[in-house]
Amino acid sequence: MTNMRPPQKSKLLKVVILGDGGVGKSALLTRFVSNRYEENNFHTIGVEFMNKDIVVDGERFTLQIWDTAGQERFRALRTPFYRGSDICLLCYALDDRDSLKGLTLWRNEFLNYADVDQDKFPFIVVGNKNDIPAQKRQVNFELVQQWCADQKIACHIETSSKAATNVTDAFVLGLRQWRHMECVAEAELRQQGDTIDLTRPIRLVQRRICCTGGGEGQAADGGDDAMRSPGSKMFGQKRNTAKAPATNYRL
Ligand SMILES: Nc1nc2c(ncn2[C@@H]2O[C@H](COP(=O)(O)OP(=O)(O)OP(=O)(O)O)[C@@H](O)[C@H]2O)c(=O)[nH]1
Repeated sequence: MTNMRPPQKSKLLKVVILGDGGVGKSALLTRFVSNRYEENNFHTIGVEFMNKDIVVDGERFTLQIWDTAGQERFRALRTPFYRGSDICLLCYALDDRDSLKGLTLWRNEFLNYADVDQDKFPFIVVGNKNDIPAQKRQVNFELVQQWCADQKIACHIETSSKAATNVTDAFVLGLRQWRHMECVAEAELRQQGDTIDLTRPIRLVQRRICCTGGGEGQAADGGDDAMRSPGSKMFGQKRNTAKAPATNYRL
């Protein structure tokens, strides 16, 4: 006999990384999971995923992170994997103006295939390659802030997979935003006097079958749409200096 508490269960969440080809999605994932960086990556074909365990605010999570192909020709290969996602990282590169323009399309593609409520889903906007020299920068931080505000996206962060800047923070931001939305949803349910009917598991089981690769993440945390809620509160914080790693969110 022992008085030790059983170890806390880890919550499984599915994270999808989207963005134009070459913005550094694979580099971001490799840096986060293995703390490695490769200068010459091959284009991703379809999707790849890796798991990463992380403790945030005392809570254990296993992130199942899906790296998708940014090239248009792989569209049909990647879209079936959006369902069942808990968090979505929308990536652009700071030296590629067009990759920022592409974010609207990426967001729409995700919303179409993931079948989630746009105001109740944690999107994180990630500007990668912030190690580049100032003269190569094509995307202004404030411009992205405005785009995020227009889309009601609360979180924006600049990262560098090469220099290992803010990479873990981007995922932590996603987790915190997910948690925030869960809390708001729970509060809303309590206010409405809703109760969870434990005699009706059938709908959840049906959803799990629909999910491709990673539906468990939703099942494990009771990821019913009804459990999500608007996260429209903006965390507007401007960068202090031009050089500082940027985020609009205090970690
Ligand atoms: N300077 C800089 N270059 C980066 C960074 N991250 C990635 N790169 C470069 O960008 C190239 C493309 O990165 P990938 O991670 O393959 O891009 P991707 O978005 O996964 O591309 P697809 O697989 O085609 O969708 C890499 O080969 C690196 O040379 C970064 O943080 N800084």
